[in-house]
Amino acid sequence: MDALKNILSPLGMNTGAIQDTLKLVVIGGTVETARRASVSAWNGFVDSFFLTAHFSQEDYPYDWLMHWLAKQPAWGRSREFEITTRSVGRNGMTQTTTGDLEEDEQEEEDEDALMQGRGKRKVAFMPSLDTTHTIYYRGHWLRITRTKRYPDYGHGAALKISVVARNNDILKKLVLEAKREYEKDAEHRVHIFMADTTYGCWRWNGARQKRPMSSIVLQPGVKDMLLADCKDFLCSEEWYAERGIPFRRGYLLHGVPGSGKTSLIHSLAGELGLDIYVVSLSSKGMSDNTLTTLMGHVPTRCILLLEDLDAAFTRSVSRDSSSTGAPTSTSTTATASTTAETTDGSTLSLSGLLNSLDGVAAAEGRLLFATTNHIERLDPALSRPGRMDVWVNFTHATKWQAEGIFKCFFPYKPSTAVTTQAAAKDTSQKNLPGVKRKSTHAIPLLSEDEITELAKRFGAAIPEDELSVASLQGYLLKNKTRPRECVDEVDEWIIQERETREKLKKEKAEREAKEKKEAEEKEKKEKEEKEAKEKEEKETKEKLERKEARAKAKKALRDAAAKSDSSVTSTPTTPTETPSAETATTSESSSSSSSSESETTGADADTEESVTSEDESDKTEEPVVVKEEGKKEKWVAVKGQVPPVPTETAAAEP
Ligand SMILES: Nc1ncnc2c1ncn2[C@@H]1O[C@H](COP(=O)(O)OP(=O)(O)OP(=O)(O)O)[C@@H](O)[C@H]1O
Repeated sequence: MDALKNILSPLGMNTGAIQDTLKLVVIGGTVETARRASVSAWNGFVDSFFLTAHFSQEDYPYDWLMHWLAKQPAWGRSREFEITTRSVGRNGMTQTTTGDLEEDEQEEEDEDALMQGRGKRKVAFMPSLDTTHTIYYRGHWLRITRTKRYPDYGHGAALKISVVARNNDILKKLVLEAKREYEKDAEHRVHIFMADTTYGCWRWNGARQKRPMSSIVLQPGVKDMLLADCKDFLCSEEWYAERGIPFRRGYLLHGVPGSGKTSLIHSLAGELGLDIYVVSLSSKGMSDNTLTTLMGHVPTRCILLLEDLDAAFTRSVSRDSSSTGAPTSTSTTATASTTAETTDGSTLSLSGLLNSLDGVAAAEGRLLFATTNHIERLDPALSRPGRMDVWVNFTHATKWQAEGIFKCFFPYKPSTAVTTQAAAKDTSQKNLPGVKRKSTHAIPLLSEDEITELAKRFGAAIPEDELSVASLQGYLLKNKTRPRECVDEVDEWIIQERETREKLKKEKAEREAKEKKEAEEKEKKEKEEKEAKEKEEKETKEKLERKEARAKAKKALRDAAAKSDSSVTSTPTTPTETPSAETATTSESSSSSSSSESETTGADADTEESVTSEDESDKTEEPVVVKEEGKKEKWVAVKGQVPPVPTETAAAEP
């Protein structure tokens, strides 16, 4: 220190202040070094003693754990969080954490919000990304970090859970517990996955509330038959394996639009506890390879849904542009090898579809459901047993269905005895959640007898197999608070429906006729334009040919003239004789040439074009003609009809 003082004193500096600064630097450096050392020691300790598990958002365990974590108080008490109203899991619900905003104070506001058309949004607190939380679980401290997986793309999250333990039992227990809780909560929902043709993978599309089977009104026995068949299939894996039959089952639901095909599949998925994987064969970029990849990644127990099968075939596997997709007399193999490339780059062949459904790479244990409005358009190879084992036809509403749907629609006051009986009978609803339903409409609660009576009247008024169930549902929805008036006014509505249908039909016919006419006119115009173009081309061609012929004739004449000229020069004639003879010959040939020209070309010969070309040909052929000065002069004299000067010159030359 004294040495430092000695150094600084001659400079006249305050040694006290410098000393203090140095002390601070030394202390700060020591603290920072210590901090870094401790962090790296901690990381080393974590790496050597902690067990770490990683969970990616693309996979189910991530959802199970997020769902489990959402219920942990420590997770909810996070000091750094984001507030979200988005659904964060495949269970389709915003996961409520223990630190969420209480909804109670909003109860009254919610009513208003609903009246104004705003949906009720739940607000959740989510621990923010890249922060670590410590949670105590079964005698262990878990260190949990949520990170972004693809920060550059702004999506995809991952979870990292570390724990000090001798083996990974604790992590297994945690995952299993999270799975159990998740499945318990997701029991009332059906998960939907959509095919992503760009990446050839499945994307979770949301979870829908299960639809009770009782809400689907079909002809007696249809629902039960389907449900029993599906259940039987799902528990017959060994039976199939013993007989060497591929463990797959296909259902073809065909019929008119709005008859409940999709609704039934949704309902069955809920009843069987399966997820739905939807493929739209006509989607952009769909190809044989993509479809095979997708089919290979379908889980063993699920419903695979191919919607509007006929539409896909009309577009992608059509044999020609005007094809309806209906099977033709051509053999299946011939058809199957056909591949059509559509404008949006979709290349899908029938053989590609068949292979993906039951080829070696196809998944087993799935229930395949296909829907179509035009069964007659399907290729027999696609709908044969083995691919489509069960066919169900959906028709327009019958009187029985109309009665059933009316009963489904309007609530009634059940007698106690009947309630118990009905509850025992309707097993399809036993798994439904006890949803807290708030009555926002003034729906009159009629007695069961009255509703039955009204339903009978409603059913009797509905014409058999004329209106779709969807249209009946639309009418009932419009009158959901007026069951009595709904029945009273049904006849009027049917008349209106028929009128509307007639009007639409007429409009459609008119539109089609107009389109047809326009197409015909367009075709005619195109034909005329094509003919005119062809005529023009023909004329141009002829003109060119004539021109060529003319040029040839001229050349021939000149050649002949040159020949005769050379023969003339080789003969011992006097110079005065030669030019005059030559002049005579050339003049003769020139005049004969021009006369023949005017004969052949007629009016064309006088056109500027022909003149120009004549000049050009003259120019180009000039060197051939005039090999000697004397001859050139002779030629010019003939061509320009210039009298005797050149001849004289030529004569004077020798
Ligand atoms: N049989 C039915 N029972 C109950 N509701 C039905 C029935 N048929 C249709 N609906 C109702 O009509 C609407 C349309 O039904 P859905 O989409 O299932 O028909 P779809 O046959 O699949 O029609 P599309 O062939 O046009 O796809 C749904 O809201 C559904 O509730």
